[in-house]
Amino acid sequence: MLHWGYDEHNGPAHWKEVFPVANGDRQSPIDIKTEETKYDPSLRPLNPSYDPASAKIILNNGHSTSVEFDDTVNKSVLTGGPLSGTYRLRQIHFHWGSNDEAGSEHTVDGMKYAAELHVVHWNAEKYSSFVEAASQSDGLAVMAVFLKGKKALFTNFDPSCLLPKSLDYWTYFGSLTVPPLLESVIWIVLREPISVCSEQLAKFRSLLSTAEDEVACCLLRNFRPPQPLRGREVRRN
Ligand SMILES: CC[C@H](CNC(=O)c1ccc(S(N)(=O)=O)cc1)c1ccc2[nH]ccc2c1
Ligand SMILES: [Zn+2]
Repeated sequence: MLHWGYDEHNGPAHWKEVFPVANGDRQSPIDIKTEETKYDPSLRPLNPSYDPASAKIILNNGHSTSVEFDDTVNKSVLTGGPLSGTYRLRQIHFHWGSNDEAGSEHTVDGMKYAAELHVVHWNAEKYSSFVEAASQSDGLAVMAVFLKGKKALFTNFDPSCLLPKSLDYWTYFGSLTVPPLLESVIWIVLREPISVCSEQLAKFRSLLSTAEDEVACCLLRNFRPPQPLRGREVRRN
């Protein structure tokens, strides 16, 4: 496999050839079987606190489109929820499919959403860099938000925030969903999806997975299918 991607020759089924942890015991994403989730009274409310001034650049890295934030200071952080300590915002990015029927990485009782937003944070209290935190079991915290295809024109969508009304969530210990698939992520999956229209989802598919000097090829999909739970517990607040 030259470089990992989402095509037949370099997609998720091949990743274990270069990243054996792909068959590890805390891989992500997973299918959340709502009947098997366990209420945990010790889980606290999520407390995202983001400063828009910390947004720096938007880019297409060939695997997704992401917005990178200034993570040299504690300006945009996530605390609360299942987390102990303060996790600093690093970047947000999306996963989508080749049509509106699939695209999310996590699934809920087998149901796929059209896309999924990941808000990536790292444990700046305990570790000195994102890359260092990414190799620690409590190093990263990624908040996942489902995007559902909305048939009609979408209304009352509050452009100032990408988060749904309710911050109720499921949480479990998992991994990066793209190579190097490091098993260092505390996943926090919001239960309520946000709505986007089909035209917006189509915009994702027009992004290129190739560099300027290469023959243009669209990044039609970039989601990894659900991975074995391996006995892990999924808790909810
Ligand atoms: C440690 C991996 C990192 C690149 N990858 C990521 O940042 C990343 C983040 C979130 C997710 S997901 N879909 O699970 O939310 C997947 C991958 C990475 C890898 C090598 C690096 N060298 C310098 C910086 C640096 C960063
Ligand atoms: Zn992601």
